[in-house]
Amino acid sequence: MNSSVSLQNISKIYNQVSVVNDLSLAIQSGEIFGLLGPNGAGKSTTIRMMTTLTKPSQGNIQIAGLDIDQGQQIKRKIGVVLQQVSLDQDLTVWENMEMHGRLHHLPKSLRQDRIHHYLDYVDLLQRQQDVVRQLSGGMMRRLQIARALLHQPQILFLDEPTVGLDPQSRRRIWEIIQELNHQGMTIVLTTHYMEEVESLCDRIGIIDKGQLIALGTLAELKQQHGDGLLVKQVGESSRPQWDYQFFPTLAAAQDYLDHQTNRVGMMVRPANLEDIFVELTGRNLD
Ligand SMILES: Nc1ncnc2c1ncn2[C@@H]1O[C@H](COP(=O)(O)OP(=O)(O)OP(=O)(O)O)[C@@H](O)[C@H]1O
Repeated sequence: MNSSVSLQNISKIYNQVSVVNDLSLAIQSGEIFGLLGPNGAGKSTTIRMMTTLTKPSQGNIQIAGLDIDQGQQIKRKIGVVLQQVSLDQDLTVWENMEMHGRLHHLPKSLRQDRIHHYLDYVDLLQRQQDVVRQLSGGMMRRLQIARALLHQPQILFLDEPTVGLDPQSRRRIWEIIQELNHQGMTIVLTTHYMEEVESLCDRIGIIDKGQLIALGTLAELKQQHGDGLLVKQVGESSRPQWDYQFFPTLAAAQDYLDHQTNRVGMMVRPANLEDIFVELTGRNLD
């Protein structure tokens, strides 16, 4: 498989602070890759560097076989959905699509066919004449996705695609991302929702304080840390705290528990990504 995105020793320094620190990563063509980390970890900065919006202070980036300084060619191959809604709120849904189509020099009839197709694809055809500020958050996010698809990019980058959305809108965005991926598009997304990466992503990079601290499939990450977890209550019952112990399998954790004479305040469950994150950083994702 070809590498769609390659970062080699990337750093970004703001005011003498390294917000992304020596990050190296290769994202393969056709995969859904998720960059998971808490607020402020450096996810948006990383995605902005991958999409030519922010220049790295150090390191090399290649996108679809192009060096990052070939900005114009890269922009034709990528679609970008940022966290902040970047639509013109005073224009209609259709007009926002038109503007993007013109920016990409799509001829009129092709542009109109594609606008129709992608608005239909994200269930917004009926809202084409609505002014954007009248749309719900989920609709705006779907419009951002439709707009990013208009020039038919190879790679779609989404920064926190479902942040602030209700569960139904979130599910619809996940379906769209999966469908696009089945059609062959490489997807790179950032999130701080572990369910999002668990449901969607083929591979996951965990980022904390600007550094990549884990990389692999969910199964690989679980294998490295253990699939089974023993949770033990420690401290006062009025102010409970929890101690977590990983085991290679759930059965091994259960076996350990079964052999304890005092099992009060202990339970066994499958480990999840959040547990792995806490194990790696000593903190929760939020
Ligand atoms: N333009 C900037 N100037 C100075 N500092 C910045 C700038 N952009 C980001 N930062 C800092 O870089 C760090 C990483 O921010 P970034 O937005 O990349 O994190 P994030 O993981 O995407 O978090 P969030 O999900 O909250 O956006 C933060 O401490 C932030 O304040």
